[in-house]
Amino acid sequence: MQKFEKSDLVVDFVGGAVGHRFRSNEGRKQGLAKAVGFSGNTAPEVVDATAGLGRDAFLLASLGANVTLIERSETMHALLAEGLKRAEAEGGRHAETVARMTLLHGDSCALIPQLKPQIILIDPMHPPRDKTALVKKEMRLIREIVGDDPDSLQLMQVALENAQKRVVLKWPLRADPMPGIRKPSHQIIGKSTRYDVFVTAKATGDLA
Ligand SMILES: C[S@@+](CC[C@H](N)C(=O)[O-])C[C@H]1O[C@@H](n2cnc3c(N)ncnc32)[C@H](O)[C@@H]1O
Repeated sequence: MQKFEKSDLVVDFVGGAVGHRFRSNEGRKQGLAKAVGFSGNTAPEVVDATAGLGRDAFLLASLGANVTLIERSETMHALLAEGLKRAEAEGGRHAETVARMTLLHGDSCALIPQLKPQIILIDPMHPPRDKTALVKKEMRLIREIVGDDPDSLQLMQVALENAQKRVVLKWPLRADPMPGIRKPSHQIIGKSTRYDVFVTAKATGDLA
């Protein structure tokens, strides 16, 4: 197997795909934003329990959400911290976005019960598709670092017990539902990804 070089993987919130999305102001119409639920001028409080490269978290923070990112891999956490520093140094809207992001190092299963979040986003390493499917180099590199997230069912269970409003599970469009958990309240369907939304609050009037 190809050996991972740290320099192969960069968290870049300024250039690349994230920077493009940021500049193009695609905003709240995106599937992720709909799944998390923005309403009026209230900023959702989100815990991104599987921070990874921080792309989802950065998008949500750029739309006004306050996002706590949790990452357990030391390598990924270090890459994220560097990426956030660079975005902060960029100033302007980038720095404003970073100011709404808090990065934690640790296991979300242990941290979520202490944080009692409103909304939890979970995007575990997805089961590999068939062998011929082209998997992006970036995803292969992340898998080399973090492995397969075999405990994602446990993470979902902890999230469902502790989220005050909703849990959003990002999942491959055509994959079977994650076994062992209840049916989602609804789904937001994207091009290659879907968001399974589990509403946990009794009073849901304040979220879209
Ligand atoms: C597919 S990546 C997430 C990508 C991310 N949504 C993004 O936008 O870049 C999954 C990440 O979640 C992390 N992770 C998985 N389970 C975790 C847990 N229980 N606690 C903290 N981090 C976890 C993995 O180490 C990996 O970096």
